[in-house]
Amino acid sequence: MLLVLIGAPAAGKSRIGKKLARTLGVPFVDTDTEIVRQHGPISDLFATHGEAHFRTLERVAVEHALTGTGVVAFGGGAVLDPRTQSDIASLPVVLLTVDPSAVAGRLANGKRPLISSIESWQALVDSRRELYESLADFSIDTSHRPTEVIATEIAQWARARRPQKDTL
Ligand SMILES: Nc1ncnc2c1ncn2[C@@H]1O[C@H](COP(=O)(O)OP(=O)(O)OP(=O)(O)O)[C@@H](O)[C@H]1O
Ligand SMILES: O=C(O)C1=C[C@@H](O)[C@@H](O)[C@H](O)C1
Ligand SMILES: [Mg+2]
Repeated sequence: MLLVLIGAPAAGKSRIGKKLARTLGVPFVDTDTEIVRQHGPISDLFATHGEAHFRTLERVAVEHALTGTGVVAFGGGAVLDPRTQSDIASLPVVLLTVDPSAVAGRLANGKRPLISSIESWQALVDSRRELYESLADFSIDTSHRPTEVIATEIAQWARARRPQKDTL
């Protein structure tokens, strides 16, 4: 099985993805984590080599993750690459959303080079909303509910659709 989590920075892809994989009893891969493991902190990559270089590394991480099985959490901008859009077209794709009111407290760690304020987060999300929605088979809001409940609901959706596609 292969299921992909997409969505805005701080929507909860990494945290909920880990729980979802545990619930389904499958492996979990986070493309940001893989990039950091191989190349160092994302903020350093942006500062030293620029965003285009980061996107090249991200595309490699995405391609590799999609050769495996389980739950794959993408970085927030991974779906900007048309090759990635095409790669996930036939896979179950879950969009995590979050309200601006809930995201403020989640942006605290300062590790997101494209996000300097809630306004920059909002602008980035607005510019991507249509793309995120066009790629998703299922969408779930993470703003005000425990991650366990959200992971359980995604797992139920994934199990229910299993007969329709060969993955999951
Ligand atoms: N449902 C939730 N309720 C409360 N806090 C949450 C929830 N989901 C995620 N968080 C918190 O929000 C922060 C961001 O979550 P996470 O890192 O999983 O987001 P992300 O979508 O992976 O972001 P990025 O695109 O930057 O990797 C974390 O501190 C996480 O613990
Ligand atoms: O939304 C984005 O473009 C990003 C989100 C993060 O997950 C990281 O992949 C990086 O900070 C870029
Ligand atoms: Mg993440």
